[in-house]
Amino acid sequence: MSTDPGRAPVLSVRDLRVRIGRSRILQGVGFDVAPTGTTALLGRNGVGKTTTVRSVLGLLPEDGRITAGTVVLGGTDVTGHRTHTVVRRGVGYVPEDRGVFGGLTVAENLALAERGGGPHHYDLVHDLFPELKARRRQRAGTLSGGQQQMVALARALLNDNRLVIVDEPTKGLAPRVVTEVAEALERAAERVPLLLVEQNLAVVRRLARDAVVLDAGRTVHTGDAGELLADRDRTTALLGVGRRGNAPATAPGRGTGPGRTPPGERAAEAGKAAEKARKETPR
Ligand SMILES: Nc1ncnc2c1ncn2[C@@H]1O[C@H](COP(=O)(O)OP(=O)(O)OP(=O)(O)O)[C@@H](O)[C@H]1O
Repeated sequence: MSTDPGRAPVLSVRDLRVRIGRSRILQGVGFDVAPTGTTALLGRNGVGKTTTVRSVLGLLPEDGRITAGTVVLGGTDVTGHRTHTVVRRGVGYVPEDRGVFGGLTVAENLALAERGGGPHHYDLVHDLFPELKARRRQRAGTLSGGQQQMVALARALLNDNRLVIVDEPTKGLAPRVVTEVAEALERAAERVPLLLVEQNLAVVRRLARDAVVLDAGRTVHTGDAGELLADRDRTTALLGVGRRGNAPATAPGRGTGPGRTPPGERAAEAGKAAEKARKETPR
C-alpha cells in the first residue's frame, strides 16, 4: 500500500465477514478505494455487493452483523459504527432504490439532505444537473427514473464528502438515460471519489479506474478496470459475460425475481454495448 498520505486509500476494507440471520453472506471481502476517481464493485447478482456497502455504512438489517474484519475510513476504524457516525465522517450514499422522497419537491429533497455545518454545494449540484434547478418546485415522484437518479446523486454531492457510494445507479434505466447518468457520475468523480456498484460494463468501462470483483461473498479480483474488461476470458470467468443462463449466487429467499434481468443477459448486453463503444471510440 502507498505510504504517500496524498495517495492513501479513502476506504480500506479488510477480510470483512458478515452474517445475516444464520447465513454467512460475506466471507472475506477486502479492497481499497483510491482517493480520486471511481472504483467499481462488480460481481454477478447476489454475490454480496450491496451487503458490502451496507456493512460499511452501518446499514445491515437487524439480524445482520459483522463477525470479523475491518472498515477503515480516511484512516479511522469505523467497523460496525452506526450510520450517522459514518455519514458524518463524510460518506454520501445513493442507495439502489434512490431514497428520493416522492411526495416532496426537488428543492425539499435537497434541503433535507443538507448536513449540519455545511458547506452545501448547491452551485456544483446545479452546474451538474441544470434540469434539477429548472424543476426545483416539481414533486420528485413525478420525475422520470433518470431525473430521480439525478436527485439522488445531487443529495449525496450537496455535502462535503470524502467518498460517495453509489449502488446500481443505471439499473432499470433506458439506454439514453444511462448515458446521461454516466455523464453525471463522470463529472461527479472529478470532485469526489466514488465507489460504484454497477452491472452495466459499458458504464464501468467509461468511469472506473479500479475494479473489485466479488464472488460468493469473497473478493476474487482487484486491479485496473480497463485491463480486466479488455480481458474477455477473465471477464467471462469473473462476471459471466457472454455466458448463457449463469445462475446468480442467491441464498434462499431471494432470487432474480420479477423485474430483475437475468444477470447473464444483462452482462451479455452490457458486454456487447461495451465492445461497440470500444470499437467506436478513437484511442
Ligand atoms: N436481509 C437479508 N436476509 C437474508 N439474506 C439476505 C439479506 N440481504 C441479502 N441477503 C442475501 O445475501 C446475498 C448477497 O446479497 P446482496 O444484495 O449483497 O448481493 P448483490 O451482489 O448486491 O446482488 P444484486 O446484484 O442482486 O443486488 C444474497 O444471497 C442475498 O440473498
